[in-house]
Amino acid sequence: GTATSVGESVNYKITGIDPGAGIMETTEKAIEEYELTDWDLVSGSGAAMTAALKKAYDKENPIIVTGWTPHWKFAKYDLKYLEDPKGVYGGEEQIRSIGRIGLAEDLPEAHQILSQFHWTEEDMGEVMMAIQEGEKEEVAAQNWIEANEEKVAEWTAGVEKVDGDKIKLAYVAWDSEIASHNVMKIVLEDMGYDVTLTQVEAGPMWTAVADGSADATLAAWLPITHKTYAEKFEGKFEELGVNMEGVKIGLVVPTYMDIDSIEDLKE
Ligand SMILES: C[SH](C)CC(=O)O
Repeated sequence: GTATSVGESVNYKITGIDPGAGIMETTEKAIEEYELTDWDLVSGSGAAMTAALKKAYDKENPIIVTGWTPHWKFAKYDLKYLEDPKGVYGGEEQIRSIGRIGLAEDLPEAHQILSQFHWTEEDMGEVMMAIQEGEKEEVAAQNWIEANEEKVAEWTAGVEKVDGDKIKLAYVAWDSEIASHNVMKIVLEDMGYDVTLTQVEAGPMWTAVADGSADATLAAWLPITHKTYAEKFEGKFEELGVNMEGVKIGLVVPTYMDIDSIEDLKE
């Protein structure tokens, strides 16, 4: 019989994540720019994407997912990014912390801690991996904090403890952001804050910071992935700082698939 094309082998489907994620908008753009007619981007969630990846990988079946770095999937599976010759996904970018207007006046100590928050792919990876291997999110975060006191001390340097001030951080259930927000929750609690983490979709996360119903988030992927949100809410949030460099998004496949570029998805 004829060799099945890559498209046929995955029913012309790219396995995506939550619909509001920037990577979903970028992938729709990629489908257009690479003229991947017949292809569909299937939305779901970060957890559903990693479950589908595991199911396919364990059977060495083909699969194409919307992926990002840092993520534990690269430690667990042999994966590769498809080359993106048209540069639709952009190059390296950053994860930044953003706060609502007024945060510096209302919660100056938290404003300073969130502005000083910075860690590496390795740091985040330790927390993500522990959670992936079954550790409770807050326990994985607590263990990392205890093993990295000097790094945490950089975040709280020069900051006085508070006495029960309330602070709400909004985030999306991406494994990377689950890790960062669980760590920051404990750091702020150790500094005397009464912390609420609210897990929402990407759109509502940006909206919450812009309308002040959330005080901050550590999950702004900029300047590329969340560009649409940053433009929509320009002037309604304050950039607090870069909390991680060298991150990226793209289409990711197991290395056992003999395609190397998004171009290869066209018949
Ligand atoms: C999925 S990446 C962590 C961020 C995004 O695509 O919005």
